[in-house]
Amino acid sequence: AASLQVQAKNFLEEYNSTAEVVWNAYTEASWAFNTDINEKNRQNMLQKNLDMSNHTLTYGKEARKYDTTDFQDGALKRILNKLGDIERAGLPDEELKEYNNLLANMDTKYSVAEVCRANGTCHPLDPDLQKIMAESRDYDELLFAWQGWRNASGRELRQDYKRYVQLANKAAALNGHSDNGAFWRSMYETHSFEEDLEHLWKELEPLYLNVHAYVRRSLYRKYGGKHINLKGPIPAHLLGNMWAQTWSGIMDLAIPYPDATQVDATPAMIAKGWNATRMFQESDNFFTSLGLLPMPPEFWVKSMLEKPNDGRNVVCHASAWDFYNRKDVRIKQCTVITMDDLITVHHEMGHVQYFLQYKDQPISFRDGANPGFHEAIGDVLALSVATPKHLKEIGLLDVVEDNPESTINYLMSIALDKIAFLPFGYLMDQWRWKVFDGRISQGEYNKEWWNMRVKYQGVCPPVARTEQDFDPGAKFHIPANVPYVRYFVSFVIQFQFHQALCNTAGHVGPLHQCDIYRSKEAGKLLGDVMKLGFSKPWPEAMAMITGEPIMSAKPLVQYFKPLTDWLEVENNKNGEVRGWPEYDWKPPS
Ligand SMILES: C[C@H](NC(=O)O)C(=O)O
Ligand SMILES: [Zn+2]
Repeated sequence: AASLQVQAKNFLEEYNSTAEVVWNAYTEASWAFNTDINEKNRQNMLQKNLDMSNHTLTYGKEARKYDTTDFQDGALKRILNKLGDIERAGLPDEELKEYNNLLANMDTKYSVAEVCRANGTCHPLDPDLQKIMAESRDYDELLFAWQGWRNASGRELRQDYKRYVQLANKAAALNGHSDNGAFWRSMYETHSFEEDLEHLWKELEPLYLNVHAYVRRSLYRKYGGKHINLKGPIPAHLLGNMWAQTWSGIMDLAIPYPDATQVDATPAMIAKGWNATRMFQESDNFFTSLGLLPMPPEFWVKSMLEKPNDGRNVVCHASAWDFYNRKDVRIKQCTVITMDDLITVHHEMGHVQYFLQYKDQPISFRDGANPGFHEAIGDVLALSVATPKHLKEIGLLDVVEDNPESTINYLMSIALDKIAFLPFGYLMDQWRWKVFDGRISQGEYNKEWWNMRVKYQGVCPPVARTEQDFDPGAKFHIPANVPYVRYFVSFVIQFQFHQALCNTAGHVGPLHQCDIYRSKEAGKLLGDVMKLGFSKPWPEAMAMITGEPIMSAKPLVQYFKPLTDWLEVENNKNGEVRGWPEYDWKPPS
């Protein structure tokens, strides 16, 4: 077995060095397409994708020949097992080309979609429609943007999506998975994964129901009994976001104590003339204050931190990019000058920090311990950045009061993002897993989508939906083939990480007041976990940070305790029904 191990080691060294070249070529081509959507860039990306699949197929077949049973070297076994799953490279040539074409077409359709008014003015999602959804308080203007976006994006993708499901399932089956959802879940290496998620959701649902009831009351006060049923689901276009996934856009309608401290840094960012680069420099400064790595020079030269104004079509959805050459890392973001986007900046910078921390791992290990880890890093730091104390320290807030009303205002602003998100983060892949395993058939995509939106989120469509619509397709990750349960996992574990890092940083007092800024101890703990990449099963990485090898909702529940206590009293005072017993109510349209 020793000589076989040596042979395998040599094989993996060759794999690693060739993969770096091939993956870098594909990533550059994909970057070119995403930052300038045109036929030449699309063709080049498709070609480089085929080259990458050929490489994956060649080495994957070779990897499958090794019987790793007697191998002592755990890393060797782990990499050879991972190489054995060749994903789409297992498809016959013609179907692989069709699959890649479908994905490129869906990305293009989503990214160029726009909504035009009768007067000919047309609005893209970023920044126009997102701004309307966050700022407009006009029921019909919100409906124009909400319905228009679904006509322009989701509807156009329904046929492509049906075929994509078939090919994704075929590729998964060729790798031994029952369907593509099973392949996606396999990334968590936890056979109890689905029930673990269900338990977490059941533990968190009461928090959500209290926030939902409270926000429904706020919207009732604004839009009246005609559009809001206090015992029904909330019309999906009134929650300050195109997908009703985070609700901080309507903080002004929901703020508990308008006379206490405001926590929105947006006015100060604008008043001080912050631009996108300044926002990213602020985030870079936070990471280096923890002793973590600064962005390399390439990052500032090659990133796309603003939407180009030269007429190019780009994929605006923010993303972080690893070019697999251990030095070139970038972010693509159509940044706008808002607090919400300052949080997104930290989210994306967290991905890049992870790339930098694990850059010397074998290429097969240059991944998060699980996908939720990768989504959590930046958000953990943002939990510190968003505190009134920190915002004051960086000059984005001039008054900080430490009194009960200000605490409730602050926790409400965080809850409108973090608690509101939970059912959406949960249902996105509950729907897709059922589409992939056939429990949801093609003829009921949209009906089942809204059944789940009502069941988990307590939101309903403001106008009638049919199977001509394809509302899931109006959310980036569906046409972009990006799994989503990673964000639900992230929103739970980021509070575990926050609590652990705050303890390490020596924080005393309520968790929501913790700011780990400048804590080298916290930075070292987080950095050590990121250096592992995917080299160890995620429970080991989790135990390194929190002492326990499991996901737990306890830190999240503890973080929001002052607010949930307040909401319980407030909602009881208003005689609120928790949930939406009149579940099939709809607003008049
Ligand atoms: C939460 C998720 N974040 C991301 O894509 O980076 C989203 O935006 O829907
Ligand atoms: Zn992310």
